[in-house]
Amino acid sequence: MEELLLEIHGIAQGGDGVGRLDGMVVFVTGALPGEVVHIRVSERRQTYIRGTVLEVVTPAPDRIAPITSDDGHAAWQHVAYPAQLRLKEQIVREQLAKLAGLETPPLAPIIPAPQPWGYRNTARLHVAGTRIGYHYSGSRQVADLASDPLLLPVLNTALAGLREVLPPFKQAIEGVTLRASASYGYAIALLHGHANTSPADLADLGAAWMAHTPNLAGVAAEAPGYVQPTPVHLHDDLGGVTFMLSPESFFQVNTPQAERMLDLIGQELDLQPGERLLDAYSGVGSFALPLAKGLDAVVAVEENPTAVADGVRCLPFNGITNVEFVRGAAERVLPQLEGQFDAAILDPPRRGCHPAVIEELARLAPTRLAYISCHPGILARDLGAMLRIGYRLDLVQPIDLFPQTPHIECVVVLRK
Ligand SMILES: C[S@@+](CC[C@H](N)C(=O)[O-])C[C@H]1O[C@@H](n2cnc3c(N)ncnc32)[C@H](O)[C@@H]1O
Repeated sequence: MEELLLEIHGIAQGGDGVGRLDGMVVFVTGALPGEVVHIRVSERRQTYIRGTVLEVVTPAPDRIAPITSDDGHAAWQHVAYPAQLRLKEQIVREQLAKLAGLETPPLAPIIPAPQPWGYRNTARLHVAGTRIGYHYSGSRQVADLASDPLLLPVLNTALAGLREVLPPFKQAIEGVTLRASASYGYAIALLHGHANTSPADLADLGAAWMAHTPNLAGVAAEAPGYVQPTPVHLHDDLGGVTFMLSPESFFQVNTPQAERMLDLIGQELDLQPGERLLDAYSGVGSFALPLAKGLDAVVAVEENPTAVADGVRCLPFNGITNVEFVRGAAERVLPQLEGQFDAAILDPPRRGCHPAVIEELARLAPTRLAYISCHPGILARDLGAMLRIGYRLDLVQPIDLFPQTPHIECVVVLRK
């Protein structure tokens, strides 16, 4: 394997350090700007090289000692928190300049997380025999993880409980999803069985785990032939609304920061009594439901049937009567929507908005748009399209939802 000594001068979208060798860009996982590193080359292409750090020869002043597994799930744990924030702002600024031609965007300083550790309310862990943890990055091997300091403490209690009861059932599951309620302090779980796991084993493992672990309120399972005897749900609050979530529905992983994001969206959209709001890619309605008060109507468009069912279920017990969920892909549903909207929220998955969704905005005519993005490069692409149909970019607000990782969330506000 080829090895190199390299000076790192930049940071790439995705969190790798960037250096240069004979005019070629070199992306180095685990390296920071200002460092000299000894690397192993893992991939060599015509235009770029990729590598990983073997030794940090000259460390950056922002480098600190990692505290959890090096499997990659906390890929920036070696970066002091203030420097993580600085690097995230830098990535957003560079991506907007490079991909959307925006040299002086209205970029606000990133909103830091109040808890840089112990914030995650959900985790999807893999199980291999008695090993429980995340996959090593770029591999299918499970990194055994006794506890994860990124998670809310109640999830680490649940994880410890699973370790205790798993041995007799170690062939039964390939993974587990853990979810915690930040508001009510309890957890639920979803066991992912193998194709040939007997339903009885899944039921027995769930029962043993719950008997062993305080604050584990329910264990669901999925495997061919398994029928869930009683539905398992998790209550959590956001923006004054109580949600009742199925284990597989999307919900923002950092509840306190989601609350701030929601406040920001509400403030920027400045919704007035009697207006109509469109929430595309709505999930369970994390934004649509808290913002619905006083509006004429809210239309929430979401593809995932479980998320829609969760959203619809919690309308009556929150006394909400003006939100309609429409199930389906946004690119197919939006062309069928009638009437116009005063404001719209777009919170697509990582791949961004389908071009048809942006085209439809011209007809649906919302005067204020909040676009929530978890990928600055894709954000830059979609922004270009929105500027072309007549919107003006008023705010790019990064908000740190994922401390200790290079993931970057931004709320972008556009107006006609
Ligand atoms: C980033 S999540 C945002 C969910 C929600 N806004 C929230 O904050 O909880 C993206 C959501 O888009 C949904 N989704 C993915 N592709 C979609 C599509 N083509 N049309 C509609 N919804 C889609 C996913 O199921 C997921 O719930």
